[in-house]
Amino acid sequence: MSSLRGLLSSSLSQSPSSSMFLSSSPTIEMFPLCTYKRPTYDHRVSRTSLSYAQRRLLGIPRKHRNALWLSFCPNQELCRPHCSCNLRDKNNLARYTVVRCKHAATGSAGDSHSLSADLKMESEVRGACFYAVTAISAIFLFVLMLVGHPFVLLLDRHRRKFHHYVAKVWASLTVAPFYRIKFEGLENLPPPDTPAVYVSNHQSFLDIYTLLTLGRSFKFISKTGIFLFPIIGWAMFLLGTIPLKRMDSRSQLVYFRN
Ligand SMILES: CCCCCCCCCCCCCCCC(=O)OC[C@@H](O)COP(=O)(O)O
Repeated sequence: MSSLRGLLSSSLSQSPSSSMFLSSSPTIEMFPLCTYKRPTYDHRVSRTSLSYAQRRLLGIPRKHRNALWLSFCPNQELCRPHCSCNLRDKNNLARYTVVRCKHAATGSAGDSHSLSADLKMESEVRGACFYAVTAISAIFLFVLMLVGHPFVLLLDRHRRKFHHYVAKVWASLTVAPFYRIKFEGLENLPPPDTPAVYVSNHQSFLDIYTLLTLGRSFKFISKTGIFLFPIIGWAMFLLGTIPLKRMDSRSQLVYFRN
């Protein structure tokens, strides 16, 4: 899995299903938060020319499988760990992307075939390890959450800082062996107690880990299906995540009231 660089910048959320965090106060500020994990190729690639391994390497989420094309700006210094590229989707929206990718020096237009077999294997192994680490750590930490839950309900029913701390540990443990998160613009965040709405572009599920490492006691808004995931869904319930039935306008009203 490629590295990820978290951006706290003025980019706009592109996806209607972005993760959002809502405060109950009438004075609300909004903070767009973008996370990307896009490695780099210095040539234009069409969707049809991308192998499975390349799509995994590029970190293209399922929802962008209909993207017409991806344009990666030529970068003269591919060996540098930081590269930039633009991602355009079918609506022709350009997205500024910054990545830190150890594969940056390996990609070229000519060797995509030999590259793809190696990368497929590597990305499969890395993916399996990632899920193993995140699942095993979640099991142990969920038990901790469960034990602490009565105290959380008694002492800190709304913010649930203890649960958020456990979730932060979980996210940090999961992420640490696989990629480094670099935050930019943290100084633009309001103080932790200031009511705010955080808007993430939700380019992939990795933004959840990134957001949790912020250490803020926010509430995710999530589609209800995710609550059915074992351990993670239960932990979301303990965290006080707000469920949203996306096609149900009444459910949307309920979460705005909350
Ligand atoms: C015990 C370890 C601690 C575990 C803490 C887990 C915290 C997990 C927080 C999960 C927050 C989930 C937010 C999901 C937001 C959401 O709802 O995204 C929908 C997208 O996917 C798009 O779905 P789709 O359009 O159906 O592909």
